[in-house]
Amino acid sequence: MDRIPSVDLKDFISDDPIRKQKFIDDIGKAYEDIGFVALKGHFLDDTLVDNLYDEVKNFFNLPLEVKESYEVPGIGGQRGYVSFGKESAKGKKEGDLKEFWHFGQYVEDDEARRKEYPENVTVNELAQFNEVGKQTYKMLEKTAKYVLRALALYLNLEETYFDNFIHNGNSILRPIHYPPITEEPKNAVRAAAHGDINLITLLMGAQGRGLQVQRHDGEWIDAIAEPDELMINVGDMLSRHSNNKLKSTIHRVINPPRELWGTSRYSIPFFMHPISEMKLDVLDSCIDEDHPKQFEDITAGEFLTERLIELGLIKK
Ligand SMILES: O=C(O)CCC(=O)C(=O)O
Ligand SMILES: [Fe+2]
Repeated sequence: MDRIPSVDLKDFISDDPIRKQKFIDDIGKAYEDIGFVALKGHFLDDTLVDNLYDEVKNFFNLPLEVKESYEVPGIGGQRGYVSFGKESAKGKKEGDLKEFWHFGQYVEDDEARRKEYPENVTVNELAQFNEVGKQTYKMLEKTAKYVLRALALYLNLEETYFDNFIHNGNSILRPIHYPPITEEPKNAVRAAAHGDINLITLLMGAQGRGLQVQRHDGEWIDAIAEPDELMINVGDMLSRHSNNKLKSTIHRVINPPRELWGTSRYSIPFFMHPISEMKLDVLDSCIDEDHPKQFEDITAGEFLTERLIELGLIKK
């Protein structure tokens, strides 16, 4: 496979069982192989996407001291602003060449769950930023719910298997700014090679060059989406749960060639996380003689904490 396969969520949502099954087979096969698909037919409309990019650019254009006033100590960067160079990929000491913002879950029907999560941070300088972030969060969460329904069927589970685990889940919307590069970065890159932590990631902004995905044979291929597509990949939580039937593929964001150092990159991943109590224990349906259980039992909450320590975002 030398390019990322494309699927259309409208096929899954249609009342036509043949189209629905084709979507399930196509996305399942893509995830068994390269771990990524480009997806059309999602729930984001163009106006929302345009507004979000405008607001995100406005935010990163604010003076550094204003942005830093939205950095919240003690929560591992889970809400608000995380400044340039702070996050490094697992096992790498150089920080990535990026700054980012985190919008978290909007819990409206469960007081205990609301208290479990850090509160979302409100940017006072930008009237629309907070609301546009919330709307995008909801639309990406809805898109992810249908993708997980298709994957549940692919794994021979009930279609709604994931629904209760993702309702009020610990998902995060992360607008990222990779600023212009001003000096030779030595060993640092925009985003060093990594696997995502969560169940699945829905990425806005993969339309230009930069994102690369590593195939099984070690080759890196460009992952470029059409303007109306989201890039959607499997994270480590779903890989563990499925005994690595669905692959969490290593990916990275390379630095642009020197003549393009002056340009920023903006991308906006939505990391779909379940509630912290979800057991990621390998599903029985994914174990047989040829596929012995590969991962220890662990909950989503325990796994997330382990990984945030490895990323340098929380201290032991
Ligand atoms: O910026 C991108 O295109 C990808 C970012 C990414 O892989 C991540 O934040 O996990
Ligand atoms: Fe990633």
